[in-house]
Amino acid sequence: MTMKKQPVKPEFTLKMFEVLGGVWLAGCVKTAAELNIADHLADGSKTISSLAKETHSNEKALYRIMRALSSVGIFEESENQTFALNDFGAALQTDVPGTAKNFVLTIMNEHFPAYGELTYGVQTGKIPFDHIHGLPLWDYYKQYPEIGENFGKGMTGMSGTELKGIMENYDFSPYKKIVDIGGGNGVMMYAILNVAPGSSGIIFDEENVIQKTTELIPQDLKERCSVAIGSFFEKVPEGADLYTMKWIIHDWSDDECVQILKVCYEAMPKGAKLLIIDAVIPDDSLNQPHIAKLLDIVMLACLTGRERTLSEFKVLLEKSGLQFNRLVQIGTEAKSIIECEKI
Ligand SMILES: C[S@@+](CC[C@H](N)C(=O)[O-])C[C@H]1O[C@@H](n2cnc3c(N)ncnc32)[C@H](O)[C@@H]1O
Repeated sequence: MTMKKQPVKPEFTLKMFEVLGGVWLAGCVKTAAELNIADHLADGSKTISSLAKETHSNEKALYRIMRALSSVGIFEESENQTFALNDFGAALQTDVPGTAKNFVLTIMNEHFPAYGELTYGVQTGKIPFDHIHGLPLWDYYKQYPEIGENFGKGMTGMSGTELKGIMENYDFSPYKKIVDIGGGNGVMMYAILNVAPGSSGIIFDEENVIQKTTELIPQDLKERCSVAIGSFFEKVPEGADLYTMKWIIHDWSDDECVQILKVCYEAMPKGAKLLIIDAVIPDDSLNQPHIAKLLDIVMLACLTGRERTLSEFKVLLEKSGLQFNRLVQIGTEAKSIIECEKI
């Protein structure tokens, strides 16, 4: 069969270059993160030769990486191949609140090969990450604790982009007992307890994660914040008046989500609320860019999950017996709060 062809317009061939540029730049960002370039620049601008010496790198090769990054505003180049830290580059510093460094390393290390195998996922309906690594993501993090710990730090860093919006747009103060399901290293719970001094909280996650979380609870919150270990497919702490789940539901298939939500339903007293904090794809966004449509590719490559529209979330709630109350916007495309209730 001969297929009809449409003429190619060169400007669109060039536009493909821009798309691929995302991959090349992401490679440069990974190198900058691995070489701790932002930390090296934190105490002042440096020539490429000093930077190369400090990072044990080849000066000419490092210059090309730094020039590419500065061309899009990550770091700033001045005369004599000198580089300075700017706000964009500062997001790659090590161990500072809100850093993107650990998330960059997650996406560019263990996740990255899965993006090259999306066709495998599309044609088999299976998960590229599992195919490449031989085990599912959450088991992988248990098997390689250091990589798992970096993932946890990555989540904590990315949380910095949304916690202010969550705290400003949702009133946590009426709740006495709050459980954060899949709460990771606990950064959202600490933010909640800081704005709701009358509340106590439990961070619930799997054992490998909670071991680290236990060390991270701030001294001034220790009396009001505890941890609990378990799987949300089996049981979650009972009797709280508020349950939260940030970046949990999008990790799982519809059937798995219904199972998790039913477990929550069982643990919730009547009148208790559950907040699903996830990206919501707008129903009317045909052909429009939205961060959730890209995050969805992370789910396709690495997990059974997917990003959803509000109507799709409502189907999950209905199947689990929970009532949808309202959608709360928090000022970023990457997350909204879906408030639901056990009636
Ligand atoms: C994408 S991370 C989100 C972490 C945190 N809520 C946040 O927003 O930064 C998903 C979390 O779910 C946890 N998790 C995965 N499977 C779980 C299970 N079966 N039971 C409890 N937690 C689980 C992971 O350990 C991880 O901390």
